[in-house]
Order: sequence, then structure tokens, then C-alpha cells
Amino acid sequence: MFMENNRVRRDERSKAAFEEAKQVMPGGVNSPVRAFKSVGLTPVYMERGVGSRVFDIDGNEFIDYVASWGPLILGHARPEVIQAIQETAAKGTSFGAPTEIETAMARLVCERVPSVDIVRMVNSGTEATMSAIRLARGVTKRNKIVKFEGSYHGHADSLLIKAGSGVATLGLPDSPGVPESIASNTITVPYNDLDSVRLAFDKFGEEIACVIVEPVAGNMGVVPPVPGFLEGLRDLTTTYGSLLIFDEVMTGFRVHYHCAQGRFGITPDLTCFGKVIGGGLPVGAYGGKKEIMEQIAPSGPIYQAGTLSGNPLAMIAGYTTLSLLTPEVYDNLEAKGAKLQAGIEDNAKQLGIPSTVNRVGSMVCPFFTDQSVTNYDVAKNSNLEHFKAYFGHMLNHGVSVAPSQFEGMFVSNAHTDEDIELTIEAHYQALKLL
Ligand SMILES: Cc1ncc(COP(=O)(O)O)c(C=O)c1O
Ligand SMILES: N[C@H](C=O)CCC(=O)O
Repeated sequence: MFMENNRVRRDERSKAAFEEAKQVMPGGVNSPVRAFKSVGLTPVYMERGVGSRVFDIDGNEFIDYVASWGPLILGHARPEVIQAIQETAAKGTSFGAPTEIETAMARLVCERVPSVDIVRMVNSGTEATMSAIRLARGVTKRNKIVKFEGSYHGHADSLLIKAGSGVATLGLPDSPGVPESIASNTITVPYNDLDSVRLAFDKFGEEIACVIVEPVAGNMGVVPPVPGFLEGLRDLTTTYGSLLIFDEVMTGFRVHYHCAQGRFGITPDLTCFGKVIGGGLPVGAYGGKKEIMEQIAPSGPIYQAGTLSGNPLAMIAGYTTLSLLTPEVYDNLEAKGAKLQAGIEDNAKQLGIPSTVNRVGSMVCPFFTDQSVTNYDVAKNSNLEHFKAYFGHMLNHGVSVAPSQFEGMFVSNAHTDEDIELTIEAHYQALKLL
């Protein structure tokens, strides 16, 4: 049990649940960051969520900014989404045969994202990026890829090099199990550093199949692209006949009605999606120019398949979510994100705590440093001990943020002005305790 400023957070049941889980799952979890290892606490076991709030098994209530790591842009258990899932489930959960909802979903994605002529649904962001890389290698007949330090594109072998998110959180070196022969084809360069990308192309240009980039880096905290960076990537890849892949698993339909590429006005060759397009169910997708995408089986020779791909429940959850995401929703997300950013910047200033708050739309990330955070090196040199303490204090003040400095806060359309104000107050109290 914790008590801060007369607030009490119980954690007995979460502790017991975690002990039991550790007996049957590696580290007690099915994905590493949620084990709370780097913040030295017991994970909070959730029971239910509604709108902006989540409730744990000990009876605590939190304003939630994890949003299932981004997908829940409309908040938890949005009634229209739940109803659509229930109605679809009643007719059967999976057929392994085409259904009309897959086409409706694909059409919606193609309409909203002009660079996407056709799209293939998969089951996770990892599958999307892995498949897009295979496609890029297949069409260019080249093996090398360029990725950025501290970026995370899922856990496919060739992308687990100098990765962000949980790999950064746990301070792991490149993962054992990735053969050197695969790792040697991945070139990593600092995010926002066009000169390093240029050098890579000078040296290996004719061998580079693609550059894969998070158009807003969201797995080293939140790091926006500096002006000219994405444009430079577009120019370099075009010059050298490589493909530009935007990994919009996090930013897709999160930072703009037309995704990050719409926000920044850059047209990639391929785009990867996940998170929001699943409406809280497991989905990924990759899409792009027709002539490239048609190289995928069965229209082309590059193989990729999935037993549950295009699953009707996931499709209807995604379709309903995207249908509810009007331009006005993005205006609201922008305003709420800005309000949160201004409030927490002000808190840090008042309390004299070094802080830089990065934000793109509804992705917000406070770093404990007064340096401008433009890449992973700066992010990882922020005060991680402060983050650790701040994280626990936020929980004890009723606010759930991701248990890592290398993840952002996701504002949802369900967050009210009052939620944001309560969050700013909790942040003030948390900073005061540092
Ligand atoms: C930018 C980005 N790409 C890819 C992935 C992998 O997605 P998934 O966890 O659904 O496999 C993630 C998140 O995990 C991500 O944030
Ligand atoms: N940062 C990751 C995805 O965006 C977090 C998801 C996970 O690792 O469980």
C-alpha cells in the first residue's frame, strides 16, 4: 500500500497476481515493458477501462495515458466500437475466407492515406514492418536497410538493432539470437541526422533496399522530425532507387486525419500501420504504390500470409474506430495535447526542474533535461532516475503513464479538460516529491 498526500493506492492484489504470473510466463508478462522492471515497481493489473479511465484489481482508478500503447485514441470501451465487435462476434469469430468488412476496411485506409493504393492486413505492427522490409528487398533485389538508433519497428530480427522502446528501457544490447549475417545488413544512424544518412548512401547506396523511419519517433520518448529531415530521406531514397518506408504503426491515424505523412506532406513508397487501425484488437497493415504492393503473393512472387489476417473482429473494430475519427477529433486531440504540454512545462518551470516536453498532436513526452531532445543519445542522457521516481508518484496520484522514459503519453478523445487539469496537478505534486 502507498500513501502520498493522503491518497492511498492499494497494490496487494496486483502483487499477488504478478507473483503467480512469474511462475508461468517469462518475467510474468507477455511483453517486456509492462513488467515495470526499469521503474522497480510491481505492474498494475488492470480490470476494466471506460473513456479516459482505467481501474485495477485493487480498486484504484487512474486517468490513463498508456491507451494500450497507443491504439485507444477514442478512449477505453467506446460504446460504438464494443457494439460493433459484439454484433460481429455473434456471427462467428474467424473464417479463414474473405469477408466484405476486409474490403471496406482496406478502402477506408486507401481513401485516408493518398500514398496507399492497396493494402495488406496482418496481425501486428511487427508483421507489418517485417513484411514491408521483405517486399522492399524483393523488389529492389538489395539486402541492406537503414534504420535509426532508438527507433523501434517491432521485434523482427533485422529491426532489433539499436532499437528503442523495451530494448532501450531494459538497456539491452542488440538481442542475442539475431544472427550476425542478418544484423550486418542493418545500417543504423542517429535520428534527425541527415548527414549520417547521406554518408551511408555514399558508401552503400547501390545495396540499400530501403530506409525505414518513424515519421515521429515514438519509441525513444516522443521526438519530432526536424524540418527537412523527412524531405531529405525522400530525396536520398529517390536518388538511389531505394524505397522509403514510413513506419506509422504509432503515428498512423494518431497524429493527423491523413497520418504523419499528411501532417508533414511527405509521400513514402510504403507505409506500415498498427495500433489505431485495430481499434484495440490485434491488427497491422502495410500498403503503398500498386506496382510495388502487387509483387506480394498471390498477385506476385513475394510471400506473406496469415491464418487470422483480416480477422472480422479486428476489421470491424478498426473500421468503426476510423469511421469515428473525423477531422474535428484531431482538432480536439491537438488542443488537449497542447493544454497538457503547457501545464507540465509550467510546473517544471515553477519548481525549477530541468525539463523538455516534446509533443506532436496527442503524443506528449516530458524528458528530465533542459536540452532539446532530437535523438536517442539526448533522450537516454536525460535524468532517468527522476523519471523512475516521477512514474511512481504519478501512479500514486491517480495517473497512469507508460513505465519508461522511452515511451510517450497518448491523449485520447475521451480525455476531458478536467482530466487534463487533474493530470497537470498530479504532475506538479509528483515533481514536488523529486
Ligand atoms: C513504430 C512502431 N513500429 C512497430 C511496432 C510493433 O508493433 P507490434 O507491437 O504491434 O508488433 C511498434 C510497437 O510496438 C511501434 O511503435
Ligand atoms: N513502444 C512499444 C510499442 O509502441 C510498446 C509496446 C510493447 O513493447 O509492449
